[in-house]
Amino acid sequence: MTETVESASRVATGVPLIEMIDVGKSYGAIRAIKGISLTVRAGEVTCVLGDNGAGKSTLIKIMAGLHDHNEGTMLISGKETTFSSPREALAAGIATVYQDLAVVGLMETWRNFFLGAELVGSRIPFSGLRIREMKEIADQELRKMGVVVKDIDQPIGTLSGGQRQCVAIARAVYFGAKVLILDEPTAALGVKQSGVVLKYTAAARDAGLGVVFITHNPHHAYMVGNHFTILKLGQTVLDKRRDEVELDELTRQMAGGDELTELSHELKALGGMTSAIHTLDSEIEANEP
Ligand SMILES: Nc1ncnc2c1ncn2[C@@H]1O[C@H](COP(=O)(O)OP(=O)(O)OP(=O)(O)O)[C@@H](O)[C@H]1O
Repeated sequence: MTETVESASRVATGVPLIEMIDVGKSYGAIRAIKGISLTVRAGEVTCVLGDNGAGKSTLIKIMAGLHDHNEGTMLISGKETTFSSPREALAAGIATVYQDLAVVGLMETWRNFFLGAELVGSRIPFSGLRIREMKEIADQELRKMGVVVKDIDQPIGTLSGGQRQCVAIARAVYFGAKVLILDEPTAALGVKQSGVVLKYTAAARDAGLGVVFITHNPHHAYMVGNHFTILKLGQTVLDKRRDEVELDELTRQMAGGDELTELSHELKALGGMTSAIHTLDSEIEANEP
């Protein structure tokens, strides 16, 4: 049975919406994640950091209903749940904004905002789509989130990557998401556009949603995060609340932490070897008749 995440407006900040307990997932013989525990709380941003292949996508696909887990437990508002489709996760209030947004580039911004959930019919029978109302709502909702598009009729493909992410976030908030999963929302963006997306991530958090923020970038995570989990080869290597961790430690762990120190020793040793070889070469050269 599917549990629905309680209405964000009724849930106090800090209340668990999703709890993953010792969750694991294998694709055939490949164990993608193992022993992952994390909690997504109302009004907080849970950051999941990790390099390529760390298991971030696998983790969010379980929460988003694309995959099921084969180890551990997932609780939705305290009830054990396995989603059998993305539709089920969405119905439970869990919305995912993927990096390669599913938008129709040539379609107007307002149409994309309502895509698949158009307002139809009205008091007048057979009047079709309620276009004016949809335009007004899309414009209002975007403004509420602080996104100002010049013209709501503008094709979404003409907006910047950052603005498109923001439209997707505003859309999820409007349609009542309680949990918002953001899959590397700043990965393809420059500094300014990333700043814009981070601002809307914070706005969604402040509106009471539980946000899961997937990223490679510890600086971006630290700007909005309340909790940080770093994954490496499918396992948790760091799991700390904001008051337990500094940006330096996040950056060091993401850069490879102890492994990097080891690599630097190896490179130094190699450097020593290289200069020994150079010395040897020069000596041979000098002794050649
Ligand atoms: N459908 C699949 N079939 C087989 N193996 C998979 C599948 N999806 C992911 N994997 C493997 O699971 C591991 C974790 O991959 P995952 O995509 O979850 O990591 P990620 O942290 O999201 O990486 P990236 O940042 O590159 O997307 C990797 O070893 C990957 O090759």
